[in-house]
Amino acid sequence: MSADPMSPAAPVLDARGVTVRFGTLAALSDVSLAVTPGERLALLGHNGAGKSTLFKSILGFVRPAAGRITVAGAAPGSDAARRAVSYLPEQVALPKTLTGREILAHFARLKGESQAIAAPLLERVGIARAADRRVGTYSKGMRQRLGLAQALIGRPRLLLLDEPTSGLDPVSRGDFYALLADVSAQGTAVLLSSHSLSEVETRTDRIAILSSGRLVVQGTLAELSRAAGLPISIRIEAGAAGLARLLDRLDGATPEAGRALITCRADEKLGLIARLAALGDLVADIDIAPPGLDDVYGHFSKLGGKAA
Ligand SMILES: Nc1ncnc2c1ncn2[C@@H]1O[C@H](COP(=O)(O)OP(=O)(O)OP(=O)(O)O)[C@@H](O)[C@H]1O
Repeated sequence: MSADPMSPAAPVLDARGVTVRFGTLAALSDVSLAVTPGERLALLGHNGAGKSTLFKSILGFVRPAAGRITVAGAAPGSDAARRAVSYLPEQVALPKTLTGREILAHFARLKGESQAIAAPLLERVGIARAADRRVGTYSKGMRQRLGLAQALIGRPRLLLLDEPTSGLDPVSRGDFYALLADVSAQGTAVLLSSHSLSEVETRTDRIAILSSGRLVVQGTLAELSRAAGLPISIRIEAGAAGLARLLDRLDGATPEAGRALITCRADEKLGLIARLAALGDLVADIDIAPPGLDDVYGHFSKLGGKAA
């Protein structure tokens, strides 16, 4: 029996076995993923992996050849699904001659909301001081904030963000994700596509990797790291006795930029740390680096390429 779509734990977005074809090309093949209320899922994949096609299917612009998608329990494109979902495209096209306040008031009207929501929304996205300036004078970051404010009108249950931070500077990116954390904390489910792996690493709850239309893997970074079985790197600074003596006593270690480098599996880490502690003064300091998302992404996109 399927879950009650109005229950808080039920996924807001539920895609099962979705296949989309353009002629002979399978842009998506048997893709299944779900996003629950308050969850942020990052969709990663090379150019042409199928990210936009998945968004278009969720919005009801493209009809899958196989599989099923529901948005808040409703079919994509239906009135109920449209009310539940908001989409922020990569390039936000906003009329340049209108002010931020006028644009939000216009979209509020279209969505049947009070125009008075413009002021608090502009405040929320941090551009209240530019509310009465023409959008043509906004920076890219300000336009993106206004785009997000527009997407937040009507308190969507699902927010689809296509490359929301492309072209933003690091500070604006940080601000954008802080805002997103706030939005998801209030229960909105977020699906965002990105090419910037390091950026989503700590700012989303789960990661899904698409490669050539297939969903290669999904999970938390820790789950993905474990599944990839990539090694942990430990870099060791030698004590007063020197690096040569340390390397002598440490099987499997190699010199790297004045330190000893040793790699191990996650389940070997504690044993290795105990071995290092037993070396006493030979060790001055250690630095433990788990695999990052870049390593994990590289690993799984290679796998996807082979599977495709
Ligand atoms: N309307 C269409 N007609 C034919 N092929 C299409 C159409 N839309 C997308 N495709 C193809 O489907 C595949 C997936 O494209 P999609 O735009 O979903 O990728 P993407 O992951 O969003 O890429 P990017 O990161 O470059 O935006 C590509 O091979 C693309 O050429």
